Amino acid sequence: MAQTLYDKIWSAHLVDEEKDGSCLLYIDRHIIHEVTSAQAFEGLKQAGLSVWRKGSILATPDHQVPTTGRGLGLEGIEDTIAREQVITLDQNCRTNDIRHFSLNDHRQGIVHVVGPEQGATLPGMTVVCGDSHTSTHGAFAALAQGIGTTEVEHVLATQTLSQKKAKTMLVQVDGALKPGVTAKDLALYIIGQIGLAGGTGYAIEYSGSAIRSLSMEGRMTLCNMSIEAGARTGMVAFDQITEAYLKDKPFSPKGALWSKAVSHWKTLKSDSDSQFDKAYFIDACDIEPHVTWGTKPEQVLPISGLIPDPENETDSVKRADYTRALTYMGLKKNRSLMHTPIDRVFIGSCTNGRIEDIRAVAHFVKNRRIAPSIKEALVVPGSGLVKALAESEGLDVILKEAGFQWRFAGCSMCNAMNPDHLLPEERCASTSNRNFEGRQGPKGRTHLMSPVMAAAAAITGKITDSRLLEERE
Ligand SMILES: CC(C)[C@H](C(=O)O)[C@@H](O)C(=O)O
Ligand code: SF4
Repeated sequence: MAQTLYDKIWSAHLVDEEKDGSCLLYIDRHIIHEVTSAQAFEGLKQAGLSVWRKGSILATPDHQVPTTGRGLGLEGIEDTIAREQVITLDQNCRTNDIRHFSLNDHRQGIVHVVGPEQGATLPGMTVVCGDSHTSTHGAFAALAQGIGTTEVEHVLATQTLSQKKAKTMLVQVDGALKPGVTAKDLALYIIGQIGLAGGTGYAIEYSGSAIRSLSMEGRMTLCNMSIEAGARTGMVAFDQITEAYLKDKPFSPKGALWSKAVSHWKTLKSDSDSQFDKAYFIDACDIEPHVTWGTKPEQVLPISGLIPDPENETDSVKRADYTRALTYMGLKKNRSLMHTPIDRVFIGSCTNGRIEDIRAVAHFVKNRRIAPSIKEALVVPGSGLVKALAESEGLDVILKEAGFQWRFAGCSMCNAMNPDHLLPEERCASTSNRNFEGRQGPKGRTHLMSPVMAAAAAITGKITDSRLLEERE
């Protein structure tokens, strides 16, 4: 029978299946960070159990680390709880002999940037992490899922995950993205189409010519945001772009093993006649730069669009939701988002903190200055390696000359679990993935957008269509 990519990876990892559909899935790669692992290790200890397969685990602190003052080491983490969590991760890794890129390791960074850049995420793998954006790793034709702390403990102890099989959804995007339109715009557009809950219970596979022409960074951005459409995971079939990215990565197989792996990886695509439970077909040329106006990623607009009028919504829950979002965001219905003044700019996160994102921003802001009205504009590389590569290309200099702050790797202002945050009612142009109330700081207002759109907001001090500034040479 024809199988989807999801079916293939699922059946290759199935350990057990009960009559009610409950399954036990073998896990190949387990990535951990400081926030969701401490209790899991504690639970393991209480139960007198040990870590089952240490070599499958990779750890790094990301959420609570400061993006400045790294010279101070752990002492530089001012918040005591945050410091405690990072120290606990350190200790748990040492006690259990787990590979750990600690605070001052040059490879430290956001779990979803570090895993792929190390080649720790490989095609065909089942990958888990106690973090919702684990779907990012699906860009490598892997089955990558975010799990809760109890499941982290279960995986540590048994190397398996208990769950039922998801339904499959195909999102096929054909054609070419227009200049100035990026994978982030595609992700926001898709979420706008599917809705926040549209993907609930599904594993999404992205396919089509527009997806095939995306870089691995772009595919990761897209898979990263699958969770914001409610999906359990997002994935892209293996191809030459995946192969080229993984070649010679530290954890990638080498020599004869590499060739063997590549010939297996080539089978990691959906069979041509496979059936999906649901399918969306999208034309890439229809997509414009997108910006969120509300407090959910699905509350998004093409830059030429108008903020919706809640009164036009027939669904009363949606009507109330829209009204609340407009009040929270300090916006008016039926207006354009263009020219909305911005206070802070955040470029980074596991969605858009990769080298390609930083290159795009540096290219855009070269020989320009951020608007004087901008209080702070941060560029936070997703990992120490991204930071070093960007510096070797001189991108940090360009960014600093333009008035940006160049920081150390971490989640930073994406969810404000560290010193980087918005003040109440401050408005932020952000390349992250969630615009929930208070996400970037209490009462903070987040507009999600692509790195070039955030760069354009920094330069003009307002939400702007980056394409209007692009033609300058
Ligand atoms: C802290 C962590 C559990 C959380 C998540 O799982 O998503 C965070 O990464 C986020 O993006 O809000
Ligand atoms: S960068 Fe943001 S979304 Fe990604 S793992 Fe960190 S907090 Fe979560």
